[in-house]
Amino acid sequence: MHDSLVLDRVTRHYKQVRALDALSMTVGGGELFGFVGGNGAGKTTAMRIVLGVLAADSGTVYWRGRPLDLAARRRIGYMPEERGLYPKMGAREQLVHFARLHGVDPAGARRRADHWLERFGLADRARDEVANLSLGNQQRVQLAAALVHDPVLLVLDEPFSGLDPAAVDEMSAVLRERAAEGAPVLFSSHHLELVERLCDRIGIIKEGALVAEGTVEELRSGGPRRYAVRVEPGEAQGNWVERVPGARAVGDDQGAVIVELPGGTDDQDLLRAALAAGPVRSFTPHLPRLAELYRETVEPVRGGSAADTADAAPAAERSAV
Ligand SMILES: Nc1ncnc2c1ncn2[C@@H]1O[C@H](COP(=O)(O)OP(=O)(O)OP(=O)(O)O)[C@@H](O)[C@H]1O
Repeated sequence: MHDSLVLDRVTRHYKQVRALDALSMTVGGGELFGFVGGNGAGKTTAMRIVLGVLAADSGTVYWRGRPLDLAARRRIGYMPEERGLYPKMGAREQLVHFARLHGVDPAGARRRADHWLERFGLADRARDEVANLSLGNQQRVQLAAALVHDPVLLVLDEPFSGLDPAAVDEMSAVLRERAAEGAPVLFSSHHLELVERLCDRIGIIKEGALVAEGTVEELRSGGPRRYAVRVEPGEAQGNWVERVPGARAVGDDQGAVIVELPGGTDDQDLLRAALAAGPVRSFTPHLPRLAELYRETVEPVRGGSAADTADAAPAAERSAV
């Protein structure tokens, strides 16, 4: 793909800790790529290496088929996890500064700063010091700073953390637009519901390597066959499943038991067992949500806590993890 960002077997250690373990992934031009993984999985390290603020021990990052060099890196729009605004500088002055840093001429820098302030509804806050803005508005300025030099590639470390629903929608729309214009957009997030809704493709990283990658549909339909079966009333939910050789109850969903079937098993056997247990209210194929896939793929999370896995909550209810 012409405008792809490619990480090819990128490895990075911090002393004894292997943060990236021959990580390979591709973000195509025009693609919104959601990078998910538990705390400490290696997302920030990978993004910093793309940006060139951190060196890889081995492996290469390619952009448009060539190793990413300094000139190309200046055309990346980056939102660092630790954020990077000057708290005492006015919002507009700051944006002009970042545009200039990336080589935009003074008039162009002012024009673009005004464009993004307008776009994010911050025109009347242009002179406010960033420290005096709300968290959501600071984040808008942060995104504007990543966009102000018209980047051809976006790398955003948890751009949605701490945003209210309106800001999430606004941020999503801007990322979609950039992708529609042809830029690869790579962003990390713990908001799985949002990632599932927004992304063209998703990569799940664990212990420094991708453990799953694909479109939402590919990931959801790639696992073993599952059915959601509601039998009622009658037996204790799910006990009847044991009568089908190899079948496993793996969860429940609004009163239905989720049953996983092994390769050779006929789904009619499952239906017959359900009918024998009581009236069957529903019997439908079940595709796991990203949150389920994530739990099955990633857990237990290395060095993480229970909070890492509460990701399925609506984005609006989650702040920075
Ligand atoms: N500066 C550093 N010094 C030592 N170890 C580090 C440093 N930065 C990261 N690590 C370690 O490298 C691993 C990967 O960390 P990284 O920050 O890339 O993960 P992450 O996926 O971005 O996590 P999070 O979701 O918490 O932001 C972790 O084990 C982390 O503790």
